[in-house]
Amino acid sequence: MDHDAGRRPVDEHQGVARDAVLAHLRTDRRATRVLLASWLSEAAALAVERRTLSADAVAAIDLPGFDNSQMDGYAVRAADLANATPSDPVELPVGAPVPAGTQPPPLAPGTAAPVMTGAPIPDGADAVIKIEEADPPAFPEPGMAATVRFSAPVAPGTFVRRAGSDVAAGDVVVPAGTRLGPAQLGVLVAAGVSEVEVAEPPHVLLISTGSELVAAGESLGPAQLYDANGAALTAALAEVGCRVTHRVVPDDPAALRSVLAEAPDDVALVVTSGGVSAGAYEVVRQTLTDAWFGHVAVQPGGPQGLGTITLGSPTATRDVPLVAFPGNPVSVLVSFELFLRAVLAEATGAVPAHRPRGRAPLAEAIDSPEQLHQVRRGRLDADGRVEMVGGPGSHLLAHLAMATLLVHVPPGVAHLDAGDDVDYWEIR
Ligand SMILES: Nc1nc2c(c(=O)[nH]1)N[C@H]1C(S)=C(S)[C@@H](COP(=O)(O)OP(=O)(O)OC[C@H]3O[C@@H](n4cnc5c(N)ncnc54)[C@H](O)[C@@H]3O)O[C@H]1N2
Ligand code: MOO
Repeated sequence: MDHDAGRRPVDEHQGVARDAVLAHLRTDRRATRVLLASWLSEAAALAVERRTLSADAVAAIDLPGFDNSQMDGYAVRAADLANATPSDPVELPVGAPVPAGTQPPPLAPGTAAPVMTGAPIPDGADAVIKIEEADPPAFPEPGMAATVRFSAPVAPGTFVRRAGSDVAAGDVVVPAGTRLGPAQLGVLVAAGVSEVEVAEPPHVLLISTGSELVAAGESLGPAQLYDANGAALTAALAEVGCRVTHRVVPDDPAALRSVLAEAPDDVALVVTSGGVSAGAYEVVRQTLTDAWFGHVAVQPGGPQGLGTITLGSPTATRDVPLVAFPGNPVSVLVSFELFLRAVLAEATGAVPAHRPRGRAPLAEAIDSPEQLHQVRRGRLDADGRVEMVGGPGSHLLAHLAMATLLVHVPPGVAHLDAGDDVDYWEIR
C-alpha cells in the first residue's frame, strides 16, 4: 500500500534510536562514591538495587575471615586418627569446647575439641569430624572430663572452611559493571567494603503532552482523561535504572518550550508521549522541528519521533537525545519495549537488555496488517499455546495490564491459523 511505502522498518528505527541514546549516555554517565553503611541504614533497598558498580570493589578482609568449622563436631589433628578402625578406634580426651565468636586456645596434640559450625578451628587442628560420626555421638557436658572415640581416619582439611577461600583480602570481590543485587550487597558488607563507586542513574525528563490530561488523583472534567502514560513510563524507566522527572504539558508550544528551558541540569534524555501524529495540535512534532518525525512499520507505535533536543536557557544550552512516542497508552509501552528498554538496560546494567523470548503455537487464528510488524498482547494458556488478550487496538491498556506476553507478527504475514508458531517476549 502506498502510504506504507515510506515507513521505516522496525530494526532500522531500533538501530537509530540505540545509536542516538547510547552514544550520549555512554559519555554522560557520572559516578559517585557511596558509603554502604549509610546507604543501607536508610533502607533504600530500591535505590540500592539495580545500581551498577563503576569501579571494582576490593575485599578489605579475607572471606571467611579465619579458618572455621563447616560442621558441629570435633576439631582434631588428622595425624592422631591415622590408625583408627571400627575394631580398633582411637580414643582421645575431650578439650575445651569452641563456641562461635570466641578465639580458642591451640589444640593440644592427642586431644579433640568440640567445635561449633562457624567457630574458629584451634591452631594445630586440621580437620573436623561431625558429631554424628563420633562415639558417643553427643558432646559431653562442658567442664566434665570425657573421652571420645573415632573409628576411621580423616583427611586433613575435612570440614575446614579456609580463610580467604571465598575471596582473599585485596582481591576484587565485585567487579566494575556488576549490577548490585542482594548477593552483591551482602558480600560487599561481609568483605568489609565500606565505600563503593556506582554509576548515577541516567536522569530522564519525561513529558506527557495533551490538553486533555489530568494528573492522577485530581477530578476529571468532560473530555478529560488521566495521565496513564506518565505513570506507565515513569515505572518503565525506573525499572531499567533511570531517575525520572515527569512533567505534563498542554498542546501549547510555549508550555513545552518552557519545560525544556527549565529542565534540570543533569537530564540525559528526553522522552515525550503524544503529539506526534497528523492532528491539528501535535505539540511535539510542531515544536521540536529539528527532530525526525515519521512512521515506523509497526502497529501499535507507528508514529515516532527521534532526534536531538536543546535544553536550558538561551545562555546555557545543552543537547540531549529526544525520543518521542505516540500518545496511545499501548503504543507508548510497546514503543518503549521496542525502541528504548534494551538501550537503557544496556546503559545502566539494571536489568538484562532483552526480555526472555519464546515461540509457541497460537491458540486461535489472528489477522495482521501485512505491511506492518504487529505487536499483540497475549498469554500462555494451560496447554502452553499463545492466546490473545484483547484486540490489536492501541487504547486497550487494561488488556495489556492483564497480558504476560508481547506477541510478534512480522511484516509479510496477513493471517496466522491456530497452531501456527509465533514469537513472543515475556513482559512479566
Ligand atoms: N490522520 C491520522 N491520525 C492518526 C494517525 C495517522 O497516521 N494519521 N496515527 C494514529 C496512531 S497509530 C497513533 S498511535 C496516534 C498517535 O497520536 P499522537 O502521538 O499525536 O498522540 P495524541 O493524539 O496526543 O494521543 C493519542 C491518544 O492517546 C491518548 N493519550 C495521549 N496522552 C496520553 C496520556 N499521557 N495518558 C493517557 N492517554 C493519553 C489521547 O487522549 C488520544 O486518545 O495517532 C493516531 N491518529
Ligand atoms: O501506532 Mo498507533 O500506536 O497504532 O495506535
